[in-house]
Amino acid sequence: MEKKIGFIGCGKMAQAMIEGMLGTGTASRGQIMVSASSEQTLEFAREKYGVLTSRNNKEVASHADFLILAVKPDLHRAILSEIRTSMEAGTVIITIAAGVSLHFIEKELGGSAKVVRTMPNTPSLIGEGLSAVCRNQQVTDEELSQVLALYNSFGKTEVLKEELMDAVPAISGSSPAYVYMFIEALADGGVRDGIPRAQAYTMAAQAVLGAAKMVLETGMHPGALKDNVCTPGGATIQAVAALEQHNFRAAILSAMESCTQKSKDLQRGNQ
Ligand SMILES: NC(=O)C1=CN([C@@H]2O[C@H](COP(=O)(O)OP(=O)(O)OC[C@H]3O[C@@H](n4cnc5c(N)ncnc54)[C@H](OP(=O)(O)O)[C@@H]3O)[C@@H](O)[C@H]2O)C=CC1
Ligand SMILES: O=C(O)[C@@H]1CCC=N1
Repeated sequence: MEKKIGFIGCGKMAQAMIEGMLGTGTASRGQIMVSASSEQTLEFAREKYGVLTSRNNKEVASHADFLILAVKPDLHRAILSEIRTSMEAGTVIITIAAGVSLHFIEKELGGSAKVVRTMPNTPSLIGEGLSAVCRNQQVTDEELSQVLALYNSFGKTEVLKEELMDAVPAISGSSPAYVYMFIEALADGGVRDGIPRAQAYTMAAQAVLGAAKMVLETGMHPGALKDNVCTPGGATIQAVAALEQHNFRAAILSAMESCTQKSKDLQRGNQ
């Protein structure tokens, strides 16, 4: 892709995306310019990725054909006001923030702005991300395809209706955090039973990876895959019964409800 890509903000999520784009050769170092609030982050970006850097958000905005806002939701209003006169008319503005709507960005920039709302996740760092994407009416099919190509360089993409975007952190944007908690808990259980710590992490993580791949690659229902592990009268069904007793599924559903509610609350701060 020949287009220039700008990142305003170069924190954990932006770095994961940049690493994915460069790693797959979808973008080259010279195409990417980033800004951040500290010189320390910019120095890190230059040293680690060799990308162009600037302390000036306006310079990044004027550089970019695709401008990715990779800052916290509550900074969007100030940054959009800062850069609005520095962008070319055809620049596609992309947000990765929870709770920042297409309408909010249009309102801040004017109705003709081309806006894409996305919600990626940190496994993008190793090319295994999942990003949900929606666009406003000003974004052409070709521009959407280009955004999807960029995002596909660090994982998979799902195009959703905007009204579903507040539900995305709970299922894929934030969920790596609870999967890591699950892996940590599995490893702790292994250690309790005497398995060395390092091996316990490998075993737990590979079991989660393998189970996820089974869902994606066999197309079988997760319940049927679970049933296949449960030998009648065996050990697994005992674990399943204990998890049900401790409301395992209900705990996950409740966590997701809180996550979605918080995304909606963030949205209320950006209207
Ligand atoms: N982390 C995640 O798993 C995911 C995060 N997101 C979204 O990504 C966004 C960023 O999150 P995350 O990367 O975790 O956060 P970080 O805190 O890691 O990164 C935020 C970045 O914004 C920079 N920044 C702060 N103020 C300014 C400013 N005025 N101008 C330019 N840059 C500025 C910071 O600079 P400095 O480094 O110098 O402090 C930092 O590089 C959020 O909106 C979040 O909702 C979306 C999906 C997943
Ligand atoms: O915690 C957050 O708000 C962001 C959104 C998804 C992951 N991190």
